[in-house]
Amino acid sequence: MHNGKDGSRSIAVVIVAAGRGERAGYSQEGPKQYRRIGGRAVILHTIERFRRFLPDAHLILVIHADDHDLLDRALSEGGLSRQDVTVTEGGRTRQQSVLAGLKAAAVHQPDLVMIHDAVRPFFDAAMLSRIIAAYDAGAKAILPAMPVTDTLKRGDAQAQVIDTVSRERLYAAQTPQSFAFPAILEGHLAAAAEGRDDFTDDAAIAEWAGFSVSLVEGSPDNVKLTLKRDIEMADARLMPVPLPDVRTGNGYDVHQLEPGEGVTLCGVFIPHDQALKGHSDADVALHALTDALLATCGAGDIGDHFPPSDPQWRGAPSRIFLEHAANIVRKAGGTIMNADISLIAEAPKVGPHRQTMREKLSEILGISLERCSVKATTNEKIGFIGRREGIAAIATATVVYRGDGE
Ligand SMILES: Nc1ccn([C@@H]2O[C@H](COP(=O)(O)OP(=O)(O)OP(=O)(O)O)[C@@H](O)[C@H]2O)c(=O)n1
Ligand SMILES: C[C@](O)(CO)[C@H](O)COP(=O)(O)O
Repeated sequence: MHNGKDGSRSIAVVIVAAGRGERAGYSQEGPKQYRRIGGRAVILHTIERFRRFLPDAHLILVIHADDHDLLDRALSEGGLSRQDVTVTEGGRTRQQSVLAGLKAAAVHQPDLVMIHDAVRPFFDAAMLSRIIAAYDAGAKAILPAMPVTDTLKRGDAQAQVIDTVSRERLYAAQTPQSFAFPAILEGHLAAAAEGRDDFTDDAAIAEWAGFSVSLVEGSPDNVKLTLKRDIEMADARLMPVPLPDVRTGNGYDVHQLEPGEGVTLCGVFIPHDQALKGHSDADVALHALTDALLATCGAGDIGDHFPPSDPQWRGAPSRIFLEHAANIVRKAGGTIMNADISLIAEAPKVGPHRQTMREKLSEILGISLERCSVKATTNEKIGFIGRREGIAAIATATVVYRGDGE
């Protein structure tokens, strides 16, 4: 960002903040420039942005005579004090307040002055760069503005449409409107000397004084907080987005192998010369995943819900354990995002059955196929798995819980 460090220009920023904010309505926090958005006063956001984007610029704050305490509080909340800014009092109209600010800025004899509404806290560095570039290219009066995008109508006093106004080459004026300092000071003084105090922006004074005013692209975010609703929307915009409540659970299970006719893994029966020993159908994979799901809401483990001592689970298909755990998760406000199982077995080969296993998980859990993963590895003939004495499974489940699911 150009800010005069290179000696090519010096910049002063006049921030007008002396209005009463009548259209925004009464608030205990004071006029709208002192209302809090995202936990800080509007004016503090504006000051902080200028300090960040133009660290060498002089900041002149134009405030109402009644607002000194409000300003001091806002500054101190940002770790600032009057040492960091110049403060002067404004007038009855915005135009008068700007003139007061320009007079205060005269001490610094800046080359370029930016005149900004305190209640436009969302301007960006790119827009300031465009303004400075226009000044460097020789413009003496620079107006950031956005092309009008709505269709425009002219109405009469009875709220009846008279006609449609072409929006071609119509722009909505923003701030900071920026000027060669001596020129705009002279323009303002001349307007005041003629008793004019009806200019709603400074570009209008420049036009009146006969300077050509250059348009630069404004920023769609650089809105003026005018109504109560604008302030509420600005506050909502700055509120931190709550972090999603993502939880991960893991589970592990192992079952012994014995001579038999086949094993059930992930709900799929695979013919084999061994069978898994267990109280239920001994599906290690679904047992591990049941534990992983229960872990995401601190609901204990499979043994708490289906004690091996209970004869009703003898030979039971393990999908009922998994369905039960999934229901517990959903009742607690969870949405199952992903289920991942690793099988550790020397035999049988899992590869040919992986897709069917994934489809089974997808059906039992009621989630899409790509959220279900099954992997397998041997134990390289090492240990009890390597000796084909048992099969183990490790599972991971990811669940997102609603904030109110506590
Ligand atoms: N006498 C005034 C009037 C306005 N302003 C400032 O000019 C900016 C834009 O003005 P506007 O949105 O019209 O603010 P208010 O005059 O405060 O609002 P209202 O017209 O609703 O009372 C604001 O930062 C406001 O504080 C000012 O410094 N002195
Ligand atoms: C200067 C200004 O922000 C340009 O859009 C605007 O004119 C000032 O506010 P007001 O509501 O018109 O007083």
